[in-house]
Amino acid sequence: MAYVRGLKTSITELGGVGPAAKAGYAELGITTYSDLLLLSPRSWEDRSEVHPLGLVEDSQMANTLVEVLSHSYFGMRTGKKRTLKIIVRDVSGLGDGRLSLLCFGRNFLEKTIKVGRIYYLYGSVNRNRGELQCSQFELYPATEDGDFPKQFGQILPIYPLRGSLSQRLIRANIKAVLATVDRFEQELPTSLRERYHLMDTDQAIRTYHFPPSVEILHQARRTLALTELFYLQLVTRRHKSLEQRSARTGPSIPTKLELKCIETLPFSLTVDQLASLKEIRKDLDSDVPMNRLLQGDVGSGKTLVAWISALHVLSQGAQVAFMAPTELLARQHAESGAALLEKLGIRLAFLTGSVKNKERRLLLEAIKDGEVDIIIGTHALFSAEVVFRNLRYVIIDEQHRFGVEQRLALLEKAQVPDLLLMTATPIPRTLSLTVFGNLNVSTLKTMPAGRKPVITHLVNEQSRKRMYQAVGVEFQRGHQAYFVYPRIDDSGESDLRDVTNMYEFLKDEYPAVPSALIHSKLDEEEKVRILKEYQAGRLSYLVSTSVVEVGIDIPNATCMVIEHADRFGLSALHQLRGRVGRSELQSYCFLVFGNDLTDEAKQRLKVMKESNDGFFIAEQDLLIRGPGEITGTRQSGYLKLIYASLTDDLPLIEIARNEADLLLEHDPGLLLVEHEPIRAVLANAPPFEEEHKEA
Ligand SMILES: Nc1ncnc2c1ncn2[C@@H]1O[C@H](COP(=O)(O)OP(=O)(O)OP(=O)(O)O)[C@@H](O)[C@H]1O
Repeated sequence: MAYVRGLKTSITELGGVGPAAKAGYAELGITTYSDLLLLSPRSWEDRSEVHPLGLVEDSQMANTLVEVLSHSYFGMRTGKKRTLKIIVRDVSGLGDGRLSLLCFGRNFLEKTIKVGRIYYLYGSVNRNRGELQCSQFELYPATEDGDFPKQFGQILPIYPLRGSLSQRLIRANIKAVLATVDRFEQELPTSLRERYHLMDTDQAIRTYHFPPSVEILHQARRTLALTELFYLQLVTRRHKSLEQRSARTGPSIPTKLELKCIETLPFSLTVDQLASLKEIRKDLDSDVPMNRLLQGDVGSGKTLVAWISALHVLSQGAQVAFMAPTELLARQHAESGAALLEKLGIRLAFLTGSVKNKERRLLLEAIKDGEVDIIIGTHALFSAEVVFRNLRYVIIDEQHRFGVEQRLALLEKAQVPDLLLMTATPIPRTLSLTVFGNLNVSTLKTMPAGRKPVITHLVNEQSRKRMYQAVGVEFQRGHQAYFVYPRIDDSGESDLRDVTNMYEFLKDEYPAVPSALIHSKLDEEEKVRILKEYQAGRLSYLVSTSVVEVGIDIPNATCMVIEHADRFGLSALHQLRGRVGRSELQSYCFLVFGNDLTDEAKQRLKVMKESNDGFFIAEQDLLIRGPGEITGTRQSGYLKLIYASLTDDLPLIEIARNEADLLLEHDPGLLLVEHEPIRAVLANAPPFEEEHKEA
């Protein structure tokens, strides 16, 4: 008996796996037998049954028995370029359709494919001017006893390939691995299997790779997907249920500092800001470390919530670390934090890579001696040289931009840190149920009072002039704008507009209107200087790449112009648009696009025009692009779903969640005898490890 994930033998033990194949497998992340078993086919080729040609529709795969009728040549008459055409006839017994096999570059087949013989044919068929044709095909001679050749009569898995790997080798290797195991351990409780008509683990893993029928393949995938989701839920819910039981109950009261800070604000907090603060406060007061996600649309006031919440622990003499994904943002946070908190006597420090030498040394000493209350910075906060005196609370802005490992490095600096993750990319429901299953979530849905939804215009070349005029009117009103382009300069490869040229162009369009150019190649100090000028209102517009995408908060900016908007993803567009509409002023977003739009780009622009709701946009993004891109999980390795799909499997996710809840309700510690197999899976080869082991 073995666990699917428990086979640690190296793949180099398998026949045919030399250095080249090993390298190919390594690119797929495969080094052990288990890794190989967990390689999911991209698709399957159904060669299980022979179909008559008459039933094969245009652009479908044909899997049929044919007799070769004749050879001929077509194409240019002069030169050697003529191409062999083999005419075949269906002999599957159910029709006599004819088909032309076009042998591009394979004229040698004239010798091997004999007229009058019977072959099994597998290939993709097209209809061209009434003639059925096939140019990509495989032919195998029918055996005399009428048996299928070995490539037929089955459903074949098609794996992703890298380097020298071939389908043949991968299939053989997986078969060999399966043959080393008599039986795989059962991973799902019997009751659950029976309730949802699932297979046992052994059968599921074997038939998933080599299914005898499409129905069985479907059942195997469902079984493995539910297993995967069930364990993911179990691991994440388990934390939660243990936490909940020991969490302190009763209201938590805001401290004097918090109240004082709220009093100084020139506006009132939104209902959601107040509710989130209450939730965070309660977590901070409990004995269990906080693990909370604060999600809210762009400009909904998350940062302010984070600052006020920091005051809750400061009054207990602890330190707070506030991390941002870029130096620019860290600096902006440091400034907004200082403006809000220094007057309350809070000591803030700003630490990034660009703080050097003596200044850095002094700062590090102050942090170590507890002379600083809140430290704001980028990933420089993780480095080993930073020693905190009493780090109690960690706030991470735009958490998905940090890798899991980086996050853990910081968490290690505090013994039991409270953690608040902020995200402006709202997490769709499927993701919040899975990836973030162990996080408590606070959501800011209400926008600060008086905010008007940004009006979005789609702009083509004909309406460009009018757009410039509209932005000009905003300048006259004393408002500011961003012009965003996808490229820094014109390197001659394409006809995309770029910031460098457009900066010059816009100077002519708006003579005497002060502006600046900003992009990632400028050094950090220069960027900061420009942003300060803009913030102070001395510049009317910035010509920028998407460096302004996240977090920049300039309430007086009312126009966002995005050129080649079709090139940006939905969440990037939403983030960029979120840089305006941050005050009571009416704001505008202009999405400029060219002529050749793909269907997907059209769909994205339509979503942007019709909606200002980040939650809706994130859902749409998930549908259009798939989940990894959105959460950054593809890069961070946070979530590796093999069988389940976050776009299609919501019903399975819900089953898994309910089942895991039910189980943990009865038996939070998984101590009952009947849950022993689950404990064993978790101990021996967990599909999802506890989060702290994940890095
Ligand atoms: N309740 C409120 N009423 C009015 N203005 C507010 C309120 N809360 C925050 N603001 C202001 O709105 C702007 C956006 O707030 P904040 O930067 O906290 O939002 P955010 O959610 O972090 O934004 P983003 O995700 O886009 O960076 C700031 O200028 C802030 O001072």
